Amino acid sequence: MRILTLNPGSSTMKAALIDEGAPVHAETWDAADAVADDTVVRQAIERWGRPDGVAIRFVHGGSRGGPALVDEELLHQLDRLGSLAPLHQPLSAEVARLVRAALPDVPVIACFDTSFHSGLPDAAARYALPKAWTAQNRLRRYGFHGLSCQYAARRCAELLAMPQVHMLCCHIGSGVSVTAIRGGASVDTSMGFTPLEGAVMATRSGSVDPGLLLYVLGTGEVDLESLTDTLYHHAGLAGMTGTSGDLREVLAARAAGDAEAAAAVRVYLHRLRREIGAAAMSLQRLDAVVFTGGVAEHQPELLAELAGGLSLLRVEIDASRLAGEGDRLISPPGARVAVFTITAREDLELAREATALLAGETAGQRGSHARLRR
Ligand SMILES: Nc1ncnc2c1ncn2[C@@H]1O[C@H](COP(=O)(O)OP(=O)(O)O)[C@@H](O)[C@H]1O
Ligand SMILES: CC(=O)OP(=O)(O)O
Ligand SMILES: [Mg+2]
Repeated sequence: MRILTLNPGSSTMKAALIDEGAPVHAETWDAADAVADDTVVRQAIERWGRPDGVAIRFVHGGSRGGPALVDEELLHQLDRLGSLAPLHQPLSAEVARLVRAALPDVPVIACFDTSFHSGLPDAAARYALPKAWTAQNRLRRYGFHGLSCQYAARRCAELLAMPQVHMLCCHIGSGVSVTAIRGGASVDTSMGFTPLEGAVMATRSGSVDPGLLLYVLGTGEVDLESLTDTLYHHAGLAGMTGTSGDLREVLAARAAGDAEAAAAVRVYLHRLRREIGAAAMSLQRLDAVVFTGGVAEHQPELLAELAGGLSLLRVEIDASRLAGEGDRLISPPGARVAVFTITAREDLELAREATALLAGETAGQRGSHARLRR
């Protein structure tokens, strides 16, 4: 089965063609360019041919525990979650509509970041808010980067040849999250109701004392719209440094002696270590730490800096192992905690979920036809 996968991230749009589980083509665009028109969809179809299905990453799926076939009704429901993930959800919905228009006979499957976390233990999923607010179980922690975590957990178990790994998945891209995973199940994660909670990100603030936000709103100098815009687009590394928030730019500024950039990296790493420490508390032991996502894959020297402050968890990195390509162990020989860098393969998870759903649909259709014939 040939599955075209589309992954609208906050800074990139990644497309890939996966044939029977094997990657055939892949390309990454700048997210901003991809929003403007149907370039990605058109080019992917023209160059790679008609797929049997198209799998699209939606970061927010609400309570859905798995993928779903896209129709207008589903898109309306997913549109309603748009304000909970403004950097991602509207783009995914737009891409889904473009695909449906370009390939009306091809099934489109929505795969959700939140599904991986849908079994979060109650204590990790709930906010301490009044019962009246939380009674419907909508105002809670959902968690994101689920497709990336799902792949990292699978790959880590494979690399360690160990089925019940207790691990942390640190996804460090434009969005940043830390997830505690026990035997393949998410047991705590740093992002919550929205992908704004937790660590400092490229343009997102991460967690801020809600009291500070109430205070700022109370001054009347900032309204809801501009506060939203600031927290999603103009905070994080971008806000602290005046750069785009791309770590390449921030690290270059630091190397050139920029004190603000140096301070911003200190905050970024400090807050990430805090999330790592917090997530570790949901595990009974720490077998492995996986670093994944654009920054983890391409900025290995930053991982060494990060791990320099993780000795309490016995997380160590062997600097001589940082150079190199592909999924690899980067902890020293004999280390108590296995540390890996693993390439984020949301494309493979998207294709896997879509193939399973389509195979189930086909089997289901055969079943219902057989029942009708009887
Ligand atoms: N080739 C590269 N070299 C260095 N850094 C990179 C490279 N590609 C990506 N990055 C880093 O990864 C970040 C984007 O991560 P990624 O996971 O691809 O983004 P998204 O959140 O859009 O999925 C960029 O901010 C940049 O710092
Ligand atoms: C959820 C999220 O922040 O995703 P990304 O890192 O791909 O922008
Ligand atoms: Mg991403």
